[in-house]
Amino acid sequence: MTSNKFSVLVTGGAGYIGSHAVLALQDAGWPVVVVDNLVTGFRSAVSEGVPFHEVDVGDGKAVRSILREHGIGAIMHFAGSVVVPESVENPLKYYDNNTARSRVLIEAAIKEGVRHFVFSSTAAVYGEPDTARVSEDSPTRPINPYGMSKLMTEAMLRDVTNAHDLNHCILRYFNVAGADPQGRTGQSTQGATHLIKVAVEAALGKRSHVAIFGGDFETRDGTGVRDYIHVSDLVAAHVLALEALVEKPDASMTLNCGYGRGYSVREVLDAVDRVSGGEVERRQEPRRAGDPGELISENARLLATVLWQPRHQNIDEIVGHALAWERQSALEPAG
Ligand SMILES: NC(=O)c1ccc[n+]([C@@H]2O[C@H](COP(=O)([O-])OP(=O)(O)OC[C@H]3O[C@@H](n4cnc5c(N)ncnc54)[C@H](O)[C@@H]3O)[C@@H](O)[C@H]2O)c1
Ligand SMILES: O=c1ccn([C@@H]2O[C@H](COP(=O)(O)OP(=O)(O)O[C@H]3O[C@H](CO)[C@H](O)[C@H](O)[C@H]3O)[C@@H](O)[C@H]2O)c(=O)[nH]1
Repeated sequence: MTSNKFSVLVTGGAGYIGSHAVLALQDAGWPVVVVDNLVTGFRSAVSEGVPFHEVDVGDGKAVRSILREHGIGAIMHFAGSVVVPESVENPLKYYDNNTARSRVLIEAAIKEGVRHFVFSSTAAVYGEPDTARVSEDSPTRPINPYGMSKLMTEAMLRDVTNAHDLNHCILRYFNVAGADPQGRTGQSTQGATHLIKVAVEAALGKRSHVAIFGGDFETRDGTGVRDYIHVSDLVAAHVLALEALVEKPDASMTLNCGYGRGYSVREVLDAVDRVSGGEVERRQEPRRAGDPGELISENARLLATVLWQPRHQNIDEIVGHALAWERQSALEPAG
């Protein structure tokens, strides 16, 4: 455990995963500063006591002055654009926000002597893998600009780390879901497309039905299988990764974040029905372009490298926390 805790800059800290990371860092005793331009995030997702700067990570001058002002020792970089189909329609937006602006942020970090960098990457860097289970050594062949924009930032970080006094941890998330078990934050994304978010909205009558995209995959029930990771377990991995970077300043790492076990679309919808006590209407639709049948994380490296201990693997618990947040935010609209 690290004793001298410096301030950590969380970019995208007003977003879904970033707001959970802020809480996890605070719970572990790290002082936190947030930078977010609020393009998809919510000011209300960051508690009043946390220094907040409404700044774009692509504004190098502003970011450098924040790094200096707060004596930032590490950056967790969540800020980015996250919608895969949008990246296909507007690739330059993704190469700008996820790649070019990350370059500006990394340069600011180097210039201000930040020593550690944790980066939000994605299983989308693997594209359509040859095997259902993917390890960090599986080939990276993104099939959309979103995945490529993240892979390019990964490459940049590795090169920069070789040339400068900075180490990094690249975390490749599988399917992130759920919400803070204490109800302090959750996913407030507007027009969400992620299965569990869509399904809990339907369970509360905010949508008429859930489309099942594809019923003819080579999976146990023909629907897509994914490795859903509870957002609290994911952000716990970030705190452990930060501590590992501090303890071994010469080491950098790339780690898959998932449980190594998959659920089909139908199994997820069964869980939503069980937990909500209702029956969400399901409509079978054709496959979505670019969806692999099965995508499951090989997570041995995460378990061994940072001694991660998953706590919320139960699909009913993941769905239950997502549903609780959805109910709560129906009462208090996000601002
Ligand atoms: N949600 C997932 O399943 C998933 C999976 C893999 C990877 N990721 C990655 O995790 C990170 C967080 O995703 P999320 O689901 O919390 O999305 P989100 O949209 O809720 O959060 C992104 C946050 O970044 C902010 N932001 C965007 N561009 C910015 C910029 N240029 N400058 C400053 N702030 C900016 C937004 O306002 C928002 O608060 C992203 O980098 C995403 O690619 C998410
Ligand atoms: O309304 C829906 C939404 C999704 N699905 C299905 O549910 C599964 C999960 O789909 P999501 O849209 O929730 O997530 P993806 O697996 O497509 O992608 C997510 O996880 C990826 C990594 O696994 C990347 O991180 C990506 O950024 C992130 O959006 C897929 O089989 C999809 O076809 C449906 O049937 N109906």
